[in-house]
Amino acid sequence: MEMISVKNYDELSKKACELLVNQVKNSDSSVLGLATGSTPEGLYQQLINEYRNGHVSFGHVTTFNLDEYAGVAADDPNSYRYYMNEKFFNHIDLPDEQAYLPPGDAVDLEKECHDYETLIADSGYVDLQVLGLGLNGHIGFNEPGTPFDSRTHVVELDESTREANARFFPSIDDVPKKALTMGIGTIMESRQVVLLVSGSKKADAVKQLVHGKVTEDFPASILQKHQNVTLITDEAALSKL
Ligand SMILES: O=P(O)(O)OC[C@H]1O[C@](O)(CO)[C@@H](O)[C@@H]1O
Repeated sequence: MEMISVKNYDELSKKACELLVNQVKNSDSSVLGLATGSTPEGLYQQLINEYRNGHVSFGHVTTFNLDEYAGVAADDPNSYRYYMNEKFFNHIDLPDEQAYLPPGDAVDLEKECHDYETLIADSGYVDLQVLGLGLNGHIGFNEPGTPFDSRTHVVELDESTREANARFFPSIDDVPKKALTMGIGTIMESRQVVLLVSGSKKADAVKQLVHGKVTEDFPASILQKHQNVTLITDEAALSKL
């Protein structure tokens, strides 16, 4: 695992932006894996700036998001589709039909999970996957205990994850109990992973990620076995290392 340590969140976002722009510029058909949550917001803003300055185009990019809440429609402000539109897609030249998220409001969620895997495979798999890190080590919505060989599937969210994400909802009761997420096996197939971790709240998780044993009890630990992971952290996230 390559580790890049930067001073603060702003530098973290710029460094991540550099890696994504490199990927997009050096290939005429990149497949990007994208994440939601607070951490990548700065990265998306940096990428929008690069696009506006004419430094990069997303016309030939395909994107696959990691996850989506179950039972939440695309136009619901709490959906991850809405988040992606607002924070990134609406501001760049990525064609709508090249931006995929698992459809959270579909009738047959299991079928959608299966189809999502097929779509990723048909696109040639993910070149660069952006990841955030949950406090309990989750990646995507793969909670502790998820098998390392899991594929895109429907998950029951941990209470701790629902509490961590309640800040985006009117109350904890409004946070969905289920979600669709790429599996850990799916994530591990991406050719490059860029893992972004910021802030002192994540310091214990970073310590476990880097020095802990590889166990399904801490899903992100499997990244120790991936051939091409870049962990970008700010000083606060490294404070317990
Ligand atoms: O970046 P944040 O908001 O700390 O979230 C970390 C992780 O938790 C999730 O938001 C899911 O709870 C992921 O999408 C994200 O990568």
